[in-house]
Amino acid sequence: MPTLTKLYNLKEAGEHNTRDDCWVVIDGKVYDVTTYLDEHPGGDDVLLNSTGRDATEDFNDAGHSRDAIQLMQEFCIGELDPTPTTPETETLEEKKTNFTEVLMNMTSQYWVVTVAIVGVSVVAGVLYLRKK
Ligand code: HEM
Repeated sequence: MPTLTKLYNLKEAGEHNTRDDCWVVIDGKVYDVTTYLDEHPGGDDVLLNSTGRDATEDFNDAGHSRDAIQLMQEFCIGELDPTPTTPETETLEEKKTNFTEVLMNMTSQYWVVTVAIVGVSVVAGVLYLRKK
C-alpha cells in the first residue's frame, strides 16, 4: 500500500523558524525539531539558524553519529517538495500564443510604417506635380 508522504516546499518549511515552531530540512526531508531544541547537544541556536534553507551540508559538517541519524527519524514530518515554487511553467501552447501575439504586433507596426511611407510619397508626388 502506498504511504502518504506530506510534501513541503522550502518556503513553507522556512516559515517555521521560531523557538515554539522550528523545522529544518536535511537531505530532502523535513524535520520538526521544536521539542528537541533544548536537548540538542549542538545547541538550539544552530537548529534555529538552520531554518529556511537546506541544512544538509551543515548537518553533515557537524559529523553527526549514527545514533543522531537514527534519532532524527523521530522528528521527520514529511519531505521536501521537488517542484519549483516559481511559476516558471509556461506551456508550449502559451509560448505559441505569445509568439503569434508578437508577430501580430510587429505586422501591425509595419503596416503603420508602410502606410506612412505611401502617404508621404503621395503627398510629395502631388506637391511636385502642382509645382510643374
Ligand atoms: C533532526 C535534526 C538533528 C538531530 C536529531 C541532531 C542530533 C544531534 C546529536 C545526537 C548530537 C550529538 C553528537 C552525535 O551523536 O552526533 C548532535 C551534535 C551536533 N549537532 Fe545536531 N542534530 C540535528 C540537526 C542539526 C543541524 C541542522 C545542525 C546544524 C549545523 C546540527 C549541528 C550540530 C553540532 C554542531 C553538533 C556538535 C556538538 C558538539 O559536539 O559540541 N545538528 N546533534
